[in-house]
Amino acid sequence: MKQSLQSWRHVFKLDPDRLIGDEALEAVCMSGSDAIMVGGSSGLTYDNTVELLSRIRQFEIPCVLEVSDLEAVTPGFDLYMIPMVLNTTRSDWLIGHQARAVEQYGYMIPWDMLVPEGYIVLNPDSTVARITEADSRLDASAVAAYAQVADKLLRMPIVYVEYSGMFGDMELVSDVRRSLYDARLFYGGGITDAESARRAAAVCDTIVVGNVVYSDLQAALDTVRALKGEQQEQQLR
Ligand SMILES: CC(C)=CCC/C(C)=C/CC/C(C)=C/CC/C(C)=C/CC/C(C)=C/CC/C(C)=C/CC/C(C)=C/COP(=O)(O)OP(=O)(O)O
Ligand SMILES: O=P(O)(O)OC[C@@H](O)CO
Ligand SMILES: [Mg+2]
Repeated sequence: MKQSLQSWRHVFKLDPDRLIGDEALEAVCMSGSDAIMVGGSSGLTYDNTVELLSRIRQFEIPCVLEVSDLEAVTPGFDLYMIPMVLNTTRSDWLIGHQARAVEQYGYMIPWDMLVPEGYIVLNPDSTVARITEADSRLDASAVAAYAQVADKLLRMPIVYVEYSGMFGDMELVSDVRRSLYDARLFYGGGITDAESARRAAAVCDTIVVGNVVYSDLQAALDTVRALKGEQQEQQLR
């Protein structure tokens, strides 16, 4: 499964703390998206995570957990994505919570199933920026420097530019991508329709689509179609 994430272009992020009906969930899981990431910055519990996982498991789409709270760690996911916030001002969110989790789980950790994500949090008004006390007012060269530290020094497989709740600066994202060698660039934040999906997909490797699933399902599904259209065009060339 770890290899397969190298080909993901589109991911839906579903929040166990938010309601989604059966029909909507089926549409999301059958949309042609490459994976479902289960996660959120607050309100995750064992019960709501297990419930969402078991509903998603009716479908064949890969399903990974983005671990933001130890309470939500449940067996049965394909992978466990571990956020490490690079631009936090509190080392707890970079490495402290992770170290305590390792201490707690000890020998039970299936290391092959863990994937670190070097998060760069850039929307100062987002819940995640507030929780992690991220230094979000960075220019493109500072963001690219964080990204390179993750890629070249820490050897992280994923750099995640996170604008959760707003559409970010695509020029900056493009600069970040050019600065990377091996890491895959995930972009998330404010993708709300086909056009914003295309714009973000043009400058990163994987787009992550979250909130719009809950506010406008058809627009969320359009974000997949926008990318699949692009892939078909590439195959025809
Ligand atoms: C047997 C078995 C299955 C064992 C499991 C082993 C395992 C996985 C052990 C855990 C190992 C480990 C190292 C865990 C890390 C624990 C932890 C708590 C780390 C901290 C992670 C972190 C930095 C969290 C901060 C918040 C964050 C970056 C969240 C990511 C998700 C995110 C940004 C969501 C956006 O939130 P949303 O609610 O959508 O926000 P909006 O309001 O803006 O929409
Ligand atoms: O909810 P949105 O703004 O789509 O952001 C997606 C994801 O990056 C959140 O962690
Ligand atoms: Mg959200």
